[in-house]
Order: sequence, then structure tokens, then C-alpha cells
Amino acid sequence: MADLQAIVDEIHEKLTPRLGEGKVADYIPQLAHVDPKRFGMAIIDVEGRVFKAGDADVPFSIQSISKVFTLTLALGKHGETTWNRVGREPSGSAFNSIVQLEHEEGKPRNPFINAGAIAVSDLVLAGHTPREAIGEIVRFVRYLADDETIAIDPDVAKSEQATGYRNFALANFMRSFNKLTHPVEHVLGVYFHHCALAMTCTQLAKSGLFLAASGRNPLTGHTVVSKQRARRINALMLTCGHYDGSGDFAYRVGLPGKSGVGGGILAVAPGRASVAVWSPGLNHNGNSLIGSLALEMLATRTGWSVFGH
Ligand SMILES: NC(=O)CC[C@H](N)C(=O)O
Repeated sequence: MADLQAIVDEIHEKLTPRLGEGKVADYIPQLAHVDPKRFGMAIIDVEGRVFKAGDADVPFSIQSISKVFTLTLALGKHGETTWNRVGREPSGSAFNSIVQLEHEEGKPRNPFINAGAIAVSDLVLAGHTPREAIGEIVRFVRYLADDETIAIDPDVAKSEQATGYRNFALANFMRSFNKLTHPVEHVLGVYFHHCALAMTCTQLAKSGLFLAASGRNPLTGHTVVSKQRARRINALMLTCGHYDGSGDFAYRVGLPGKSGVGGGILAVAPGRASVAVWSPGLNHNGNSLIGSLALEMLATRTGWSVFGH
């Protein structure tokens, strides 16, 4: 086994001169306040060993990475009927695009674009008030990471609530096709709050470990999902986790991954490790520019690509 700590240190050192490249998301005003030169990386292998560099223990806004956790919850509640509400195909369009929704009559392409995650929030709301649903999501993420300190940043949630015009448009559009069962304000309340979860790279890597270990978190011994479900969530992350940049991420990195506009990426090396990186500058697809490079370097040095060495 390669010396992972040496690899992580080398990646950090090599990328340090480039920190600040890319564009920090500012359409959610609160996200624009983040220092663009931050960089964190954490790897946790299936034996529980932790390898970290840089700001691995500084919390950041996980944004769309949370869609992996809400999808897992929705599948737990609704099983395969989840797929009546959201598809499983890459969209080839931006995370906040509305174009396909009209053709597809309000059924979003996949659970990781905004429209799809809004449909998933509607599913998580079933039988709950918005406050209870948000509480359930926070409890679930704390259970995954085995860390009771994880919380939502209320300022980020408020900031997005105040400026989330596109997400309101997407949700209203779906509602017009009768594709949401709860009021738009309730569904988006859940969506904005889970996107505003603040986590460190270490916490994120821990919370994704069940996906690297056939559905069971080896640190806690908890079986989170079946092997089959873990494999399927990984497949969705690989094909849809980086929006219209998913093909390029598969080509360069070759790992299931989910990005967020806060600059984080959670990547899964099945059977090996869970990896989280954070660097706030984004590329033109809204994925962390330096974070993607860090994962490309990691995959090259470890041979972890799911497509072969
Ligand atoms: N890609 C993202 O991280 C987008 C999530 C963000 N909360 C939004 O709805 O715009």
C-alpha cells in the first residue's frame, strides 16, 4: 500500500502555489465571504486510518454534497419508488438548469441536479413538518460521521433562502406538473437547510465511508445501506455527481464523486477509502477546480480509478 500520508502531503505542497484559482460562488452571498486560498484534504481508509492535509478540520458549506445523504435517506424511506419521482440519467446540463424539466414534465433527470434534489427533499418531508425533516437529515449525517457536533450554518441557509430565485422557479415549475406533494416553501426550506450543513473534510470523509465499504461504516460497525444500494449510489455519483462535468471527472479521476458549490468534493474509492477535499474556487461547471486536481493526483498516484490502474 502506498504511503498515503506522503501522497496527501505532496498533493498539498504541489497545489499550494495554485490556491486561489477558480471562482468562489457568490450567487449565495454568504458563500462569497470564504477565503479562496483555503485547502483541505482528508482520506479515511476502510481500516479507519486517517490521512489529512491543510484545512482538513475547518468547516465549510457542503452544499450539493448533502444531496448524497438526502438521497440515501429518501431511498431508505421510499425504496425503489423514489425513482418514480426522479430519474437516474446524467443531465449534461448545469446544476441549476430548467431546460429539461419542461420536456420531461417535471420529473428531474437525476437526484443530484438541483431539481432532482428538490424532488428528493419532497420525499424526505413525507410524514414530517419541515423542521422535523431537517432534524432527521442532521441526525442522519451525525450518525454517518459519528459526530454530534455537525450542524447547519443558519446564515448560509438564510442567505440562500433570500436569493434562491432559480430554485424557487424550479420548485414552482415542478409543482405546476403536480410533481411535488408538499408546499414549495416547505420543500425549499428543507433543501436550503441541508445544503447549508457545515462540515470539515474529516467529517465528510467519515460520513461517506459507508459508500466505500459496501454499505457498512467500518468505524462504527453500523450497516447504513445494503451492498447493492451502496453500489448504486456510487454509480449515480460517478455518472451525475459533477453535473455537466461528470464525464470529465470520470475521465480524469475515475471515482464516484459529489461536488458542492462551497468547493468541497466527496469521492469514494470502493473497497479502499473515502476522500474529501475542499478548495473554494470553482471551474466553469461549478465544481472545485483545485479539488478536482487534488483528486486527479490522488487517483494517479494510488491507481484507485474504478476503471483500472
Ligand atoms: N451545486 C451546488 O452545490 C448547488 C447547491 C446550492 N444550494 C443551490 O441550490 O444552488
